[in-house]
This record gives sequence, C-alpha cells and structure tokens, in this order.
Amino acid sequence: MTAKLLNGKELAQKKREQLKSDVEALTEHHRQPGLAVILVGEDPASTTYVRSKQKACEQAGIYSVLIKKDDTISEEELLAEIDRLNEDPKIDGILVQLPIPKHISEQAVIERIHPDKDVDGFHPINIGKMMTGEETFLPCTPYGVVEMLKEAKIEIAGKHAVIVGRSNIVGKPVGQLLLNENATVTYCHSRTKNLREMTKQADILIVAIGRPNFIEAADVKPGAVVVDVGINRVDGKLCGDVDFEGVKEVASHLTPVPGGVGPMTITMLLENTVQSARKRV
Ligand SMILES: Nc1nc2c(c(=O)[nH]1)N[C@@H](CN(C=O)c1ccc(C(=O)N[C@@H](CCC(=O)O)C(=O)O)cc1)CN2
Repeated sequence: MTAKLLNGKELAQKKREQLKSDVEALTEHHRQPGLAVILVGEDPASTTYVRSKQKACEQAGIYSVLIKKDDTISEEELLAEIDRLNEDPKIDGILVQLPIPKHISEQAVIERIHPDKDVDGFHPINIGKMMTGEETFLPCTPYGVVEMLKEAKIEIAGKHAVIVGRSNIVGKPVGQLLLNENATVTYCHSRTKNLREMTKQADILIVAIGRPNFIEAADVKPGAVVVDVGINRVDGKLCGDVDFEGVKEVASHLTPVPGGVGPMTITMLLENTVQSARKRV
C-alpha cells in the first residue's frame, strides 16, 4: 500500500483564496480585519513563522502589524503592550509568538490577551468553550488537522484516534477536537508504557512529540490515517516525527513535512482573525 498524501499546502492555498474574497467583502461593508503579532527575541524559526503570517495576511488583504521586542523585555512591559492592543479598535486578533523567554510567564501572557481577540485560541476561556463545544476561536494547528481530515472525507466519528504528545497548543486540543467529532481518543506521551502498542491500535494517529522519525512503519496499523505535526531539523533538513518513507507503505493517508499541517496553521489563524472581525463592531 502507498498512502494517499494529505496535501496541507494545497488546501491552505484553496482556503486562502476563499478568505481573500471574504476579506474584500468585509472590508467593503464593515472594515478591514487586523492582526497584531508580537515577537520576543530573534529565534530563527519564530522569525520565519511570523514573517509567513505577515505575508499570508498581506495576500489575504488583512491589515497586520508586527511588534518586535528584545528578549530582555520584562513581563510587565510585555503585558502593557498587550493591554494597548486589547484597546486598539483596528486590531481584531493578537498573538504572541511562542516560545517566549523563560523569565516571562507564558500563561500570564496568554491570559492577558482579551478572549475576544485571542485568535490563537489559547486563552482558558476559549479552551473551556472548545471543551464544551461552544463556538469559539479554535487553536490553529488542531483546527487545521481536523479541516484536513474533513477535506479528505475521512470518517472521524467512531474511530480510535491516538494522540502522541500532550502539549497545550497541539496534543491536548487536537484530542479534544476529535472527541467533539465523536472519535474515541487515547493520549500517549513520554511517560506512557507500551506506547508503540497503543499507536498500533489507532485508526487515526496524530503525532506531535517533537522527535524526528519517532513513529516507524511497525508502530502503525495497516490502513491507518497518520498526521505528522512534528517539525524537526536534522542536518539542516526539515523532517517530521514520522518516518515518512516507511510509514507511507503502511498508512492509507499521510501528511508530509513540509507541506502538511504547517501551512494549515497559518490559514486557520487567518480564519480566526476574519471570524473575530465579523463579530466586532
Ligand atoms: N503563538 C503561537 N506560537 C506558535 C504556534 C502557534 O500556533 N501560535 N505554532 C508553532 C509555530 N507555527 C506558528 O506559529 C508554525 C509552524 C510551522 C509552520 C509551517 O508552515 N511549517 C512549514 C515548514 C516551514 C519551515 O521551513 O520551517 C511546513 O510544515 O510545511 C507554520 C507555522 C509554534 N509557535
């Protein structure tokens, strides 16, 4: 068997075309949506991601502003910047690019962003709404994963989804979203005993553990759908958490890295920003 590729790059582009016309209409009848991105420090990967976010905003017609801060900024100063953006009427969405320096509390920063402008979907109020199934901003990567599965017409209800990884921004919320779609969800992580026995039981396997080529063909049930959320650099080359060459011979569907989930993350951020602008006067 050779797996069908779930092409996130293509789907992301298709959705961005649709968003562009939504933004045009919104700008004409209401006002232009606006996104503020805060980057603390000069981490090269984060710098690339915020640039991609800005470029995507520009292409979609969304106003965007990048606020760069030195990594010596204090928590107080960063929170004050967020307060200012919370009050700015041109701004519908605010995000602080993660990770941030250790001396600043990530949770304090996330909680300071007004829930109505939290287009990352990380605020505890929005996470609570996601858990109860209320309409809210969904975390961009998990939202992108579910959209990719739906686009490929992959049945989720009644399927056994195994999540490898338990981060707040991917592992935990992706499991919750699949549960909301009536999957049976198992979480695995670094302390799970017999992790590879668990992954072999998955109809849908989501891997977000941050270890290059961690999941191999022998860990996958034949015909499973495998979504690789990992982004690792090995010898200057990008790879996921899944051994692509091996697993593609076993899985029915597989996401590549690059070109899989990554581009969808940015598209879902644009979606959340447009959703926010629609709601705000
Ligand atoms: N505030 C946030 N911080 C972070 C988030 C987030 O959703 N909000 N997610 C990640 C980083 N991220 C977006 O911010 C992100 C990661 C990867 C990609 C992407 O398109 N990847 C490409 C490869 C790009 C490369 O060459 O490195 C791909 O997979 O094809 C987009 C966004 C952590 N921080």
